Amino acid sequence: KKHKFWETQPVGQFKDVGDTSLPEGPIEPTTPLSEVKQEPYNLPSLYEWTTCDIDDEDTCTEIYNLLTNNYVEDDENMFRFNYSKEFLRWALRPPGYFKSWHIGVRVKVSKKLVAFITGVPAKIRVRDEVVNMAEINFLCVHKKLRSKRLAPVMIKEITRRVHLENIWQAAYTAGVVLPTPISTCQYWHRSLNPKKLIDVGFSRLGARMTISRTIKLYKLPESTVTPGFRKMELRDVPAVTRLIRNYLSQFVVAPDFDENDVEHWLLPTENVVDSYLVESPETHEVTDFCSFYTLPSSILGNQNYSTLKAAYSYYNVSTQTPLLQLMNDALIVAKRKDYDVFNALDIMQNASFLKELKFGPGDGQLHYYLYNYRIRHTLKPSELGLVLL
Ligand SMILES: COc1cccc(CC(=N)NC(=O)c2cccnc2OC2CCNCC2)c1
Repeated sequence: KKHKFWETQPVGQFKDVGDTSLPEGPIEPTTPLSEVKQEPYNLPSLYEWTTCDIDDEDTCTEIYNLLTNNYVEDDENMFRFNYSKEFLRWALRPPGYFKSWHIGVRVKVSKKLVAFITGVPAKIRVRDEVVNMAEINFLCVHKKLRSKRLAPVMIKEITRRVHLENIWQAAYTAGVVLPTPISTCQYWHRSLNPKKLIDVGFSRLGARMTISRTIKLYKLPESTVTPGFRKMELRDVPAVTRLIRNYLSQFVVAPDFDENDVEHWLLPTENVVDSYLVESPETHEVTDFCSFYTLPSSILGNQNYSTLKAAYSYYNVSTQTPLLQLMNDALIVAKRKDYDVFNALDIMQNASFLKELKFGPGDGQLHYYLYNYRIRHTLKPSELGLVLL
């Protein structure tokens, strides 16, 4: 039976879609902390739970190696996400994070790390309600342990540990359809290094196109065009917080960032997240913002290249500079920093620039989910203001 596990969980069920009598909001009431299961769920006897200390170099390396060899691949199994160690330390240690939400599974005898799942706390606004949630990510089971039903018990265990911190909702994404997406987004790619992308099979040469014609098609200027366009600095945190809070207020689901969140998530970190802003040369006001995160992919089985250097559109705000021009400057910066491709979802106002900036549609979809929170109607991607890593 499909979704045997998810039909037991407080998530929107397919049978309930369209039933407008069901109220928007939590599906199950919160439980008194005394009633939350105090002890961990049982794993199959060969395995044991471990709480991963991401600050410990060796543990971080074990997590990096597990994900590098066993995490998400594209539909044609040509690429696999290759999150860096510094990216993982950034992604898993936001303000207020819990080490207990960095959960591993080890083989009892060998102590080999064979599975992983994480949560980080986030304040997410759904319409007018700001809800304390866990953002769940990096669910990974070693290729050799698939179909042992480890994922359901890992999901129940992280749910239990999230409940122990008095948090009752969660947000997550997946490339597969589960009960029930709050929104389904398309991903788009903008070639920056078309020759490499064609060589590794990420892109195909267009009909009646030559390589040199394709290189010319995607060519970008050496320097950005917007006056006052510069890297974000620590001193910009208050202004960027005001700018992004105001911008995100237009979406149905979006993070409720405060200055600490902005400092963690949006201040540039080498090889992890890049962020730029436009400071008006006249008024010195911060009027626009753009950012992308760095998520390389391993290239599986290519003689000439082993890694695809990819930038992923993160949060972008335009109030004075046209979004089209702002994002073109982001492409220019990414090309100058030797990225091969710039990826984006059709969420927020991204659809307004994708085609014009020569993004092509990807061959897959990304589904967004909320745990224990019902949304009355499936959201359009343009109503989503949340980017998960
Ligand atoms: C190019 O290498 C890949 C390696 C693994 C999977 C995919 C396809 C894919 N599944 N892409 C996305 O999910 C995606 C495409 C555009 C923007 N963000 C994305 O996913 C983000 C957000 C969810 N967690 C993974 C990273 C591509």
